[in-house]
Amino acid sequence: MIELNNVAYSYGGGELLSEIDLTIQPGDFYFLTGPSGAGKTTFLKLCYGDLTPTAGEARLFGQDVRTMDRDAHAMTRRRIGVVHQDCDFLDHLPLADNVALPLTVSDRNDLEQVANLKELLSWVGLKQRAKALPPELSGGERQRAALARAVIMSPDLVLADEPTGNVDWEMSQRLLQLLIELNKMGKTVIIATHDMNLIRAAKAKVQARVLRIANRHVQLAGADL
Ligand SMILES: Nc1ncnc2c1ncn2[C@@H]1O[C@H](COP(=O)(O)OP(=O)(O)OP(=O)(O)O)[C@@H](O)[C@H]1O
Repeated sequence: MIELNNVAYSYGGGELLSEIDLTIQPGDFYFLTGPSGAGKTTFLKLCYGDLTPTAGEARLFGQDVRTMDRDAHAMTRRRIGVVHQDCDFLDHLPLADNVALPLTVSDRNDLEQVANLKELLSWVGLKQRAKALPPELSGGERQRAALARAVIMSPDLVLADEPTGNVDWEMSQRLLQLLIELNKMGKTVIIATHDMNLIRAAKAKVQARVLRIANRHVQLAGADL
């Protein structure tokens, strides 16, 4: 699903990430951790083809990111749902329309998809908030809406960048449960987080592996978390 072979990334200064060798298989559940500024968001961007490695090879769904044309990029991106760290929404659009934006953009606003939208809003517990505008939402509601928007196109891979930032423990458990349910439905999940308690809680429920970024390298952490 994702293959990184000796990948490095630099924004122009020295290398931020170096010598990454990693294969993510369908159905895997990973956490990605490391200090602030270590490169977690950058790593996720390499995983969804938003960034091209400055050295080495990244293959997404079998295709080399360097040689993908625009159509291949678009097809690949459709298979990946991203929950961005800042949960940006269009403030003038109701929550349901914000969640449905990926459908609107890809011209898939048919009846079946509208039914899926309702189901999805119930799944994240936001059915009653469908008409609310983004500025009226709580932090937890925003995070759940961002997750719903990321999965509305039914992606194979879900990448979540600090999906439980700015929410209390109870809400972070609820979000975690949604991500675990997605994984049980067969989706591959990668979650970037600082929250070691969240990782411990997940490990009791799902077979999760932990990647740690340290000194520019991405390494699989041991079981001693
Ligand atoms: N577009 C960019 N241009 C230049 N430098 C960047 C760019 N994006 C990120 N960086 C730098 O790369 C480093 C890693 O950033 P990144 O956001 O990947 O880290 P992170 O581990 O996700 O951090 P955090 O936990 O604080 O979100 C930081 O020093 C950041 O300032």
